[in-house]
Amino acid sequence: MSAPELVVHRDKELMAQAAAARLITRIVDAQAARGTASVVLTGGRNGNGLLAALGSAPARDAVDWSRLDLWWGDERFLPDGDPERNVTQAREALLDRVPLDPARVHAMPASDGPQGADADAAAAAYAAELAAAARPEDHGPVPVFDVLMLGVGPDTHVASLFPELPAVRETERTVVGVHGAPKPPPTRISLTLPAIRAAREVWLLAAGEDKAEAVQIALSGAGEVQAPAAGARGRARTLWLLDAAAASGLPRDLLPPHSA
Ligand SMILES: O=C1O[C@H](COP(=O)(O)O)[C@@H](O)[C@H](O)[C@H]1O
Repeated sequence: MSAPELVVHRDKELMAQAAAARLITRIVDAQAARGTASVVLTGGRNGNGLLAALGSAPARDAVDWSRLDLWWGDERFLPDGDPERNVTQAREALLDRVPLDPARVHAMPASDGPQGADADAAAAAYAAELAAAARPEDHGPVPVFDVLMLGVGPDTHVASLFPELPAVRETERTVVGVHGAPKPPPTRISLTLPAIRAAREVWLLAAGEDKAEAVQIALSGAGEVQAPAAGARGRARTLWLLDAAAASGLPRDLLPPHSA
C-alpha cells in the first residue's frame, strides 16, 4: 500500500478544477493503455464539486465516455431518484450531460430496488456485480479501479465507513450494509476498506475549515477504526487533495515543501 501524498490548493474551487483536470488525465491514460477506465465516485460536497468542474473543463472531450466504468464508494439507502442519493446528485452534477454507456454506470441498489428495503441483501448484490466485473488479472473479488475517490467527513468517515461502526472493521466482504450511521440517512451501503485498497489510486478530497481536524487526525497516525480515512490507501498512490482551509491544522512537517 502507498504512503499518503498531499496536494494543497488555494481554495475549494481551484481544488475541484485541479482534481477534475487530474481525473481527465488519468482516464485518458487508462483508456489509451487498456481500452477502458474505471472510476469510483464519491458523494458529498467535494465529490459533486469535482464532477461539476469536470463538466465545465474544456478537456472533458478528451475522455471517451462510452468506455468508462463508473462505480460508487457508498450510497445512501433511499428510493431510486431520491435527491439525497449520491447517484442522483452525480447525475445532476455531470452524468446526465455526458454520453456514458448506461451498462457501465454501476449505481448501488436503491431501497425500492430488487432487494427491497434489505440493505444487507443490496450490499451483497453489489458485491456480486463487482466480482463479475473483476478480470483474472485483478486477482481479487473487485476490479483494480484506476481511481477511487473519497470525500472525508468532519468525523473522518470515508464512503459510509464511520468511526467505530462494524463496517470499518470488515475484513472479508467487499460491500456491506451500514446501519445506524451518525449522519443521515442511518441506512447506507458502503465499500469496505479491503475493496477500497484494491484501487490503483485512492484520492481523498477535503475542503473547508470544518474538515481541518479530520484531516489532521487521519494524517497523524490515527488507527483506521477510530479514523476510517487513515485506512484508505491505494496500491500505487494515495493522494490527499486539499484546500488551504482543510490543511490548516496540519503540522508543517506533514505539508508538501512548497505549500503556503
Ligand atoms: O454522506 C456522505 O458524506 C461523505 C462526505 O461528504 P461531505 O459533504 O462532508 O464532503 C461522502 O464522501 C459520502 O460519499 C456521502 O455518502
